[in-house]
Amino acid sequence: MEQPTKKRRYIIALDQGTTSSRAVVFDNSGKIVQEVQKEFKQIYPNPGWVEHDAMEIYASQYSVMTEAIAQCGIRPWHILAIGITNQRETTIAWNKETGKPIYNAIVWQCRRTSAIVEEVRKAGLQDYIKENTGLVLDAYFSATKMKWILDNVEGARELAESGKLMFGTVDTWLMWKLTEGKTFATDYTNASRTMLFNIKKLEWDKKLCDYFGIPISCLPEVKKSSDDFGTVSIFGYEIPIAGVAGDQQAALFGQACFKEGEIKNTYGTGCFLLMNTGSKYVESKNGLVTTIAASYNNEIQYVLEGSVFVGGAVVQWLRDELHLITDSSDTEYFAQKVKDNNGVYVVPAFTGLGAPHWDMYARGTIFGLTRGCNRNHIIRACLEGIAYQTMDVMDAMKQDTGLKILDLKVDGGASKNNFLMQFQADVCDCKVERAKVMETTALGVAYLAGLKVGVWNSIDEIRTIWAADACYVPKMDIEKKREYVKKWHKAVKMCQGWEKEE
Ligand SMILES: Nc1ncnc2c1ncn2[C@@H]1O[C@H](COP(=O)(O)OP(=O)(O)O)[C@@H](O)[C@H]1O
Ligand SMILES: O=P(O)(O)OC[C@H](O)CO
Repeated sequence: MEQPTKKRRYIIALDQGTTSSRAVVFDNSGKIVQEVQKEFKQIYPNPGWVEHDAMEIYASQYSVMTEAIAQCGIRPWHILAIGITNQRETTIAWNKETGKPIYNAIVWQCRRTSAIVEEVRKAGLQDYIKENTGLVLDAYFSATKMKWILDNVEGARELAESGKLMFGTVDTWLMWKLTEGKTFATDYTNASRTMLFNIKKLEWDKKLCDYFGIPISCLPEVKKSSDDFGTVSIFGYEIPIAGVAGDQQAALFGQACFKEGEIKNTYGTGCFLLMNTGSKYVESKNGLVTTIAASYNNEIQYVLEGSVFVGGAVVQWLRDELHLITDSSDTEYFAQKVKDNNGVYVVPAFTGLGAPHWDMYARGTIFGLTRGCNRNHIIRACLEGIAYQTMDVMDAMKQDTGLKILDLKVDGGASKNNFLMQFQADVCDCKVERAKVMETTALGVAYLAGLKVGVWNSIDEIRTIWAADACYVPKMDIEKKREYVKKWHKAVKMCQGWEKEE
């Protein structure tokens, strides 16, 4: 077998996102040499419910992985490691003996567990959860989804009690399948999104696991993000999984935000603003969550995060449900055909509002329609809605940290939209820099895997690879901005509590 030389060293990143599975092959300069992507089915069984078929997640991820390797013509032994990054919080339960999921994956956006959340609130656990998991009590995180499965899926509790049930986030499920049942593990970043992991003690929280009725034996081993997660047999070769991280923390790493105060926003299905706070555990007083950053050594770094549930998804809605556009990128053209939003505001709270409002009962709303409004105003207001939501979480972050934010690194599908990025710079009053490699999530986990197997030797080496592709500076008149923001806040206030029973 030819040995990989210094020149021929590759990492494959498996990026399992909310709407698609992707495999990206990177060379040792961080350049993409191959990328394959496959969309998969979104299942909406009831209003506010979102599911995925766990087998389809695996099958689509496996096929893009093998296609990417086959298409780029690289010898499998030149791929030194696999990195796995994933949509976080989404919960899968499977039978250890049959290897089959006992229910569809319950997706992070799913609101079915709102009633369980109310019970937890009544039980007075809200503060305990905040202090120990860093999270806000919400249906977003995995714990209430696991409880729902135990309470509603026939035979689930019996399986759990007999030690035959396995619970995992998507990384754990993929690793278990890819290693043919040898690895049952996760990493700190994913564990910290379950609402069951104590992020100060770095262990599953017994009190919370007991409360939700989840035996700790059903939960995976938790490791660093750059670690040894077993091997996968690909075309007859064993390739190690050496990096695992939730997609948002992976993107923070891919954006080279290694130092305290460095910050990025990813515009995918949702928008996720993350600030590295170093070894400092910052407890938010303004509706953000504290979570763990991707770890490449034994040092734990914390992150302050603002999660916005609907970002690029509002653009998909314009395309797939309203049929106002045929392609996501059309939004940039139509938004600029009008001089302003003509008083139209869209709050895309399709699955409630995440940070900093945390309202499970808010729903999407269009405000300010008049006879002169046309589709371009609605399209523009949707894009503006994405930017305003990010502005709100950024304001919360400024208040929590006391830091001025002058520079925001951005990535993700919707960051390609120049109108959106300029509007973001305007309402946040900061410089917005789009990364050259927009697959920052995949790149981040490739770095984590590559650091483990020696493709890269230090984060300083990685930092030199980062480059910007575009930069946007604020240019909106301050008075105008004030006026717009005031209206936006009025709209947010008015869409709240819509689904709450009187
Ligand atoms: N040019 C564009 N303008 C606005 N939104 C876009 C554009 N291109 C893609 N998007 C949106 O970006 C999202 C896809 O981004 P991606 O990073 O692949 O998301 P995910 O990882 O959540 O699946 C989709 O919601 C899509 O509507
Ligand atoms: O799959 P994405 O990129 O929409 O990210 C989803 C987040 O991880 C949810 O917390």
